[in-house]
Amino acid sequence: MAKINEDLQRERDKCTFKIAELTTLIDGGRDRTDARREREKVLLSRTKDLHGVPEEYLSHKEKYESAIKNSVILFGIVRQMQEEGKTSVTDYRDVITSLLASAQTRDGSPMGVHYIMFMPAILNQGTEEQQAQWMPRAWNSSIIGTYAQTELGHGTFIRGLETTATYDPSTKEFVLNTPTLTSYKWWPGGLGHTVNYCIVVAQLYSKGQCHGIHSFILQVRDEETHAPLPGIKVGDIGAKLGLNSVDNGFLGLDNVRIPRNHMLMKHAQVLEDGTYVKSKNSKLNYGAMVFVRVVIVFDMVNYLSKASTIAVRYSAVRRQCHMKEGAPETQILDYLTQQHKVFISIATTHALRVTANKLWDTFNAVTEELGGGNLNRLPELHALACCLKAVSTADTANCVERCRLACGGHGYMQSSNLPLTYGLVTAACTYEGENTVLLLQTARFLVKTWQNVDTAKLTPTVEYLKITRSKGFIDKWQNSIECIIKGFQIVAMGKISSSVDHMQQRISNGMALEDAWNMTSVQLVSAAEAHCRVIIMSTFYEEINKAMATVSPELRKVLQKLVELYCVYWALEKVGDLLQYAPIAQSDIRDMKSWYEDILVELRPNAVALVDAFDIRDGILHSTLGAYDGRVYERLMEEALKSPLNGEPVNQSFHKYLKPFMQGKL
Ligand SMILES: CCC/C=C/C(=O)SCCNC(=O)CCNC(=O)[C@H](O)C(C)(C)COP(=O)([O-])OP(=O)([O-])OC[C@H]1O[C@@H](n2cnc3c(N)ncnc32)[C@H](O)[C@@H]1OP(=O)([O-])[O-]
Ligand SMILES: Cc1cc2nc3c(=O)[nH]c(=O)nc-3n(C[C@H](O)[C@H](O)[C@H](O)COP(=O)(O)OP(=O)(O)OC[C@H]3O[C@@H](n4cnc5c(N)ncnc54)[C@H](O)[C@@H]3O)c2cc1C
Repeated sequence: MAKINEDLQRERDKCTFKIAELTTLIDGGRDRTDARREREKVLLSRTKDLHGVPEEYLSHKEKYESAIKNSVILFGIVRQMQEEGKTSVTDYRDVITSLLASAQTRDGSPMGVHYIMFMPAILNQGTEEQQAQWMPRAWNSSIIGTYAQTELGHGTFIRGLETTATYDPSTKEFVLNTPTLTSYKWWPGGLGHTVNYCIVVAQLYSKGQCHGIHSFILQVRDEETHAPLPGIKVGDIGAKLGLNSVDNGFLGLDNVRIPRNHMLMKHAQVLEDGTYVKSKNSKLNYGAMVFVRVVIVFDMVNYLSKASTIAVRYSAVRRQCHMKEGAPETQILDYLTQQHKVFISIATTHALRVTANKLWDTFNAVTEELGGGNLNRLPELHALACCLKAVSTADTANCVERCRLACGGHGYMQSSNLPLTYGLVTAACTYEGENTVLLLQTARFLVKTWQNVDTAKLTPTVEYLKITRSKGFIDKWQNSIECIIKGFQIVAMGKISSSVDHMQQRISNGMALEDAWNMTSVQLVSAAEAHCRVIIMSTFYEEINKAMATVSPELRKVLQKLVELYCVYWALEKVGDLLQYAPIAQSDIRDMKSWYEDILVELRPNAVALVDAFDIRDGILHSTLGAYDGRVYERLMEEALKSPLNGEPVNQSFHKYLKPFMQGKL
């Protein structure tokens, strides 16, 4: 192994806790750490020789072809796990999120949506017979699918989709059509060239009546030749800000016929004679989207742990300027502003990880209840998944960009892996429900909850709204974590109640409900975000407190500091809200700033150890700036030399353009 950079080694030597203990806590147990490492070992050993030219120099087409080559190896591992019977639902989630975040699919995998949506949608919306028919083939990848919902004209407003599926009882088939340009499916991952099947979301017509959107399994390409089937127009939508290894696609359908049992019929059915049998709740058809929103939060944890590893290790190696004249140049990690930029990413990774785990448990519990016909907790799950997806993706995108800026010019290099990471996380702010729209969904739930707060039995995530209203909820502000969490609860309650008041006032003044909602929507989004911050902050605090009982005193101290950092950081970010709604004084804020500065300094000696504990191998991190050995400059030079521009001493454009131009001949 190459020599470790001396500064990095010094950082590791002064660490005050056992890194392995934190890694085990993060993974959820020693056996899970071992299983993850084993998976990564297999993965990296099989894909070692694939990268001839760095991916950034490839064209969109070459990137796609290379990504297919890698994905086949990658998902071969999933197939093998399945054959060996090692695929519990949690394993599945772990494998998918970590594989998709791996270096081998740095800019996304064309097969990602097969695992993340195609199969979950069949599981969620297919009958047992349909699952038995499709899942074995999907699991072993003998068919590959995607989820085709969004159209050129509509993404958010799915009730407005234009694709039609009209039942023909004479042949017992559905006839699929995209009657307009705006009804063409647009965006589905892998649809362009990879998949041979997809789930199409379309307006169902039977006996002359429209029954709203439903999901259908459609074969788009021949299983042998991969040629598009008759009536199907399919292709790639072109280059994007990121995810350029993925063939997001378009799809036009001209009288394409599929058998009746290709409609996913777990919740609603069309009988042979065309009779429509309604679902208990039409929103059950949206179940796959809820699942993916939950998985996205885990995805964000993966990306953010990578970005913070890169930024912290680089900040320990990089020296710039002198803090004191005559002293050696300062490690940039010693600048408090640098700590302010990067430590929040470490704390956010942990906060989102524990919240994602909790959300996952809620998702599984509610899914089980739904299976038994109990739909009571569906609205709460939906509201929770929506706001956590929105806030986790937005915060992660901000943090990744902060990490990139913290790495100065080198952070702008593709080889740092920060630009690609940003491209991936910012996409998540849009896909699977655009963030503003999702926050408005949560707001809808909060408004209803608030309107019944005195009479209804509140579900666990909103119970605080009742308690917060009691007199003396915060008698006197104290700079403690408990008080900050209470402060955020008051802020959320204040914003929800104020939004409802504004809306009601507008309605009393004669405005229509819809207009009043729109006029109040900026406040509503802010209220939903505040509610989400309560959820993340209190979950982080409670779960870490539980974990404290199981860890060493040394680790306990560090975990305590991470929770403090997260809560105090957000208290200062949202200080205006606290001033408006909580009994906080200017002197409290002044003291809080000092508290924040002290936390940064206290975390400083353990910064490198904290990111080491994320345990991300170099082969997966794929960053010149973040590698374990800290050979930043050597790696930057090695990567620079791989630039195709360095392949010849004089580029042909010199003779063709530059020389004639310089000599005044052009
Ligand atoms: C790797 C990347 C892969 C990416 C893939 C993709 O992007 S795939 C593409 C991803 N695309 C998207 O994500 C598209 C985003 N758009 C959407 O999800 C929906 O169109 C919408 C939710 C914005 C509005 O839908 P709408 O106009 O039909 O609804 P409405 O506002 O009239 O509310 C009606 C009621 O339904 C409730 N309810 C709603 N959803 C759910 C749910 N999932 N569960 C449970 N309940 C839900 C709602 O709370 C309300 O309840 P209330 O108050 O009446 O008791
Ligand atoms: C990388 C990527 C991958 C994707 N993969 C898939 C896939 O595999 N399958 C698939 O089906 N789709 C996929 N999508 C599509 C994605 O789900 C949609 O882009 C997303 O749901 C947003 O819809 P839209 O693009 O129509 O945006 P719009 O809804 O047009 O949003 C544009 C703006 O309008 C605002 N807006 C819209 N409606 C409202 C409202 N009611 N109230 C207030 N503001 C509103 C939004 O906040 C936003 O600012 C993908 C998209 C991306 C970027």
